[in-house]
Amino acid sequence: MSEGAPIPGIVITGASGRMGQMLVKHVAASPKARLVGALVREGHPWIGQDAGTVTGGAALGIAVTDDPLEAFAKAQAVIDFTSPAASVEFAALAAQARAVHVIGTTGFAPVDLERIRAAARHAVIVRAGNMSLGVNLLAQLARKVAAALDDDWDIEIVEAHHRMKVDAPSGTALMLGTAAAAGRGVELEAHRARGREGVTGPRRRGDIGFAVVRGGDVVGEHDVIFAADGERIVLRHLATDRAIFARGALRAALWGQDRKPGEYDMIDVLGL
Ligand SMILES: NC(=O)C1=CN([C@@H]2O[C@H](COP(=O)(O)OP(=O)(O)OC[C@H]3O[C@@H](n4cnc5c(N)ncnc54)[C@H](O)[C@@H]3O)[C@@H](O)[C@H]2O)C=CC1
Ligand SMILES: O=C(O)C1=N[C@H](C(=O)O)C[C@H](O)C1
Repeated sequence: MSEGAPIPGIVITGASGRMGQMLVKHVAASPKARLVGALVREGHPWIGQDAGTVTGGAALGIAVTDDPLEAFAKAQAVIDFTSPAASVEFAALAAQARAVHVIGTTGFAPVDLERIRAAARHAVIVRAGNMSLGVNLLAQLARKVAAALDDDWDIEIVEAHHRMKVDAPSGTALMLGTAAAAGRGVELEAHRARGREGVTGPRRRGDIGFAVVRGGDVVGEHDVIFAADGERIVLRHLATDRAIFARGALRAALWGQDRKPGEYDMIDVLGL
């Protein structure tokens, strides 16, 4: 954002969710942004109540709404951690409102990603499976390590999340797999090993494997393992506080203000 520019108004979608509540507090506390809307699902009991008090803080003078059109009309940015179906719908609406759309949602099908790409022809979209500085740095490291090693080094990605997470592997795991594949100069989809069970036979050379753990309140843990004969490299990120994602998302919303329409990611935002 250029100096002297007006402070952007931000709408948080999915305001009642784990990330939504964190984002309402984070944006309301920031001197660099104004919270102008908090959106929940149709029929949610929070509709009409103050966004600050329902998320456990002081009143903010913003009534929670279930009307995205009304909310987005006031916004310069929409920060969205919801579900794939909701985010696809919001991408079109945010583009109509010419608001920067920051998408943290994960679990998209290829057809969803095409619709998001179409919306990005008209507005700025920043989408990343993980908005934290640490994970984006890890992705760059994974790419570099993969580029330095040959297929004698098997790549495996192990992720762990809380028991409520609905998609697997995590968006972050896929991001790390994509980065490692890029380092090797291959497409992830051609080399992706999707979970193993039963008599699977030996590991296919060059595959990138994924393993998933779900339980308790784990915020998010990711290992990128490079395993060869006689040695192993393990690159690890441990998230212990969802504030890291909220911080990254707000940074993306501010960064997006001066950009040309297009789809960007956190590597662009962070300049990594
Ligand atoms: N990119 C990143 O850095 C991160 C991404 N995530 C992703 O963000 C998403 C949300 O995660 P959580 O907050 O843990 O989930 P959650 O289930 O706690 O929250 C999602 C919220 O979205 C709301 N929602 C769904 N459809 C809606 C609609 N049409 N209109 C308004 N609200 C709607 C739900 O009611 C719920 O309150 C997941 O896909 C998760 O993987 C989570 C953390 C970090
Ligand atoms: O659902 C979550 O909680 C998280 N989702 C993102 C993912 O799918 O990678 C990011 C983070 O790990 C938390």
